[in-house]
Parts: sequence; C-alpha cells; structure tokens
Amino acid sequence: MPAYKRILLKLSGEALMGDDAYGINRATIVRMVQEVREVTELGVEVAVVIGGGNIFRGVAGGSVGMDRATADYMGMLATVMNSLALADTMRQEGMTARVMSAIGIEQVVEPYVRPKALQYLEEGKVVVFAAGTGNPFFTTDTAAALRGAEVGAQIVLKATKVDGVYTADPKKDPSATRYASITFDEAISKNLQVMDGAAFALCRDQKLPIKVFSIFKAGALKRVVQGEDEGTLVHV
Ligand SMILES: Nc1ncnc2c1ncn2[C@@H]1O[C@H](COP(=O)(O)OP(=O)(O)O)[C@@H](O)[C@H]1O
Ligand SMILES: O=c1ccn([C@@H]2O[C@H](COP(=O)(O)OP(=O)(O)O)[C@@H](O)[C@H]2O)c(=O)[nH]1
Repeated sequence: MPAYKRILLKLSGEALMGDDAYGINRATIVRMVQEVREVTELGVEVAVVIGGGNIFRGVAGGSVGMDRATADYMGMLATVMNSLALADTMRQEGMTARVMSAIGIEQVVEPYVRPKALQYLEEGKVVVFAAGTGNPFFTTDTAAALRGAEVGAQIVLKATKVDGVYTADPKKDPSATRYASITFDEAISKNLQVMDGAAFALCRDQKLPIKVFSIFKAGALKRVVQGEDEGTLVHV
C-alpha cells in the first residue's frame, strides 16, 4: 500500500547527465522513468518538476557576467527541454504524461493551468511542470514546493545526488552525518544548502513535508512512496 495518494517529485536536472559531461544521458533518463512507473503502478498520482542544471544554471551564467535574470530564463528553458525529454521517455515506456509550462511557449508545450493539471492527475496521467516558477531568482526546488502546494500533493519528494539531509554538505565535509528527520526551522536556521530557503519556507508555511533521498539508489523512490525508512524527512 502506498503511503501517499498524490506526490510532487522533484528530479535533479544535474543527475540527468549520468556520467556524461552535460546533457541528457539516455540510460539515466530511462532508469528514472522506470522508477516513476513503478510508483504510478501502485496507483499514486505523480506530478514532476525537473531541474535544468545538466544544461544550464542561472547562477553559472550570472557568475561569468551575464545578466542574472537573462541567465535564469535560459535555465528555465533548459527545464523545458528536460521536461520534454522526460515526457517522451515516459511515452516510450508506455506511460501517459503531459507537460505544462510556467512561461508561454504554446507551440511547444501547453501552458500551466491549475484545474487542467488537477484533471490530468485525477485521470492518472503524469504531469511534468516545466519552466520552474516562471520567475528568475528562483529554483526548481521552489517550483516543486509551489506546485506541490497548488495541486495538493501530500509530500514533496526531492530525488537528488545525496541520500538525505546532512549536518553539512557531504560532498565537501566527509565528517558530515545524515539526519533521519529534521524540522523546517532547524534546516532553515542551520542554513543547510540541500534545498534553498524559499522552498523550505514555502513548505513549512503550507505544512507540506519534504523527503530528500538519492536519485542514484535503485528502488529508493518506491520505498519512500511506501513509507519505508529512506532518506531524510523534513517536517513542521
Ligand atoms: N546539509 C546538506 N545536506 C545534504 N546535501 C547538501 C547539504 N548542503 C549542501 N548539499 C548539497 O546539495 C546538493 C543538492 O542540491 P542541488 O544542487 O539543488 O541538487 P539538485 O540537482 O537535486 O537540484 C547535494 O548534491 C549536496 O552536495
Ligand atoms: O523558478 C525557477 C526555476 C528555475 N530557474 C532557473 O533554472 C535553472 C535550472 O534549475 P535548477 O538549478 O533548480 O535545476 P537542478 O538543480 O535540478 O539541476 C536555475 O539555476 C535557474 O537559473 C529560475 O530562474 N526560476
């Protein structure tokens, strides 16, 4: 039995590279989609937000002197590409997915319309929210929190490169230890960088829990959805 009826799954854009230097690694995206299919087969309604870091990150553009807002729009367009690739891979794997964009790009992707998204979810279709929040200076983590709250997801699942929230960035500090669970207030006050503060604050205010777990660990998503001990729970 799944522990949730409706989830918002945030997939790391950067992880899509697999072992490649940039872009979308075929085997990686297929594996991600197969894991999503496993949870849809449990009857869980799945909304997805995918990042764009495998193609472009606004902060990276900003750091080399680009206008930050312009760089962020490029980042949002990168998430549209990833969303299209994800939905197409889902189609190839026998699933039905719809992409909805937060920025107007009608010839390519239908616009985000909340009632339509809710309808798709009720019909059992996977909805992929593209272009983040549609605003610069935000991240796809914030988009995941926002859309998760909008569609009434019971939890935001952040599938990322680390297997939970640590006392410090485990990629930089090997002595960091993992929390089994942590409150939003603690994560925010300790300034833990696994997710941005805006995403934490939005989820805290909406009492929307977050689970952080590894995108590289086979079967982890299904275990999380079944309420098993996996990753770190961030809660009120
Ligand atoms: N306290 C922490 N606990 C876990 N990860 C952390 C922490 N601080 C920083 N990180 C880093 O945050 C990264 C995940 O955030 P992000 O770069 O947004 O990934 P994603 O590609 O999933 O959006 C991890 O790969 C990890 O190196
Ligand atoms: O609401 C949003 C969401 C994303 N972005 C831009 O899109 C990029 C890609 O998203 P993100 O870095 O969150 O992807 P991931 O970390 O999952 O690879 C970000 O760096 C931002 O530049 C943005 O400006 N507003």
